[in-house]
Amino acid sequence: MGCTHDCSSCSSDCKSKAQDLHEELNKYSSVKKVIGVVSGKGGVGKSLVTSMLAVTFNRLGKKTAVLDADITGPSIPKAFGVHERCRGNGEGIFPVVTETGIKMISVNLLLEHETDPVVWRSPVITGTVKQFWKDVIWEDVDYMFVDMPPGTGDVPLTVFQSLPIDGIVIVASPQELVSMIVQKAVKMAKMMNVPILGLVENMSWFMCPNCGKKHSIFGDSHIDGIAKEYDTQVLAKLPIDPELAKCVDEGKIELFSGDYLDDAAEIIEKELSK
Ligand SMILES: Nc1ncnc2c1ncn2[C@@H]1O[C@H](COP(=O)(O)OP(=O)(O)OP(=O)(O)O)[C@@H](O)[C@H]1O
Repeated sequence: MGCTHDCSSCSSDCKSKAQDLHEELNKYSSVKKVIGVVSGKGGVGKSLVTSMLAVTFNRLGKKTAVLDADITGPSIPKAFGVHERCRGNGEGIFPVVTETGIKMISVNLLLEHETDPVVWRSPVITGTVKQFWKDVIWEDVDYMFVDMPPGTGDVPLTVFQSLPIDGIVIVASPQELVSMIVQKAVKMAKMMNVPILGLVENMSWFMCPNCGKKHSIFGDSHIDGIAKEYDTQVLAKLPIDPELAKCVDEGKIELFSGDYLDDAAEIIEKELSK
């Protein structure tokens, strides 16, 4: 009899034979937890949140790494002020290590000139992301953060299928939260059976240095309602902070003293230890 797609009354074991597309790690690597940082569209602060999460976990004493899967728009090395090139040998590629000990790989650490554009077809881009996972020597990593390309296209799909993602953090701006873009990211994660650790609203508010009041520059926040609707939680509401922008833009994210993601880190750790 042909397949009815109703597995409840079928004795065939084809489900267990479903193809596992996960890529193997390099034999010298050990990565305990992998967290994807995603956004529905570009420019909402996904890379900034990835970098801050890595810095926060590193400060907590965890061995931390960042895999920059945003191949055509890599921003991670710049946020950390890293401009050197990766080296490798016959066994694999060595990640660059930042001043505070965070391991990192990004296409910008492989290009001859970091301003060179990556004008590659999709299969080459997805192949590069897979190589970042399996050909890099990720020795002794507790938490790896993957800065995903924005949207729900080919590369995020490859990351979800090829890397053993333990959970994702969705970053959105207040405008995105009303325009359904973030809901698409949430639904994609659910389709791929990837646990959603929570939502981060970026550029949520601004503290006026003159009057000391908090202003919702982009309108009232809808993140609590959306988190409830999709049965997830709010990890943080980040302000627009010129000091933070300065640290990122000058490559000094590791020197930023703000603790905006400390509570989020605690929640993520708890979620991943369940
Ligand atoms: N909360 C914030 N306060 C001040 N500046 C911010 C904040 N969030 C992001 N920015 C600034 O906005 C710019 C874009 O941020 P970022 O590169 O993290 O976005 P992105 O979502 O990763 O974009 P893309 O996916 O297109 O690479 C950066 O210059 C960053 O410094």
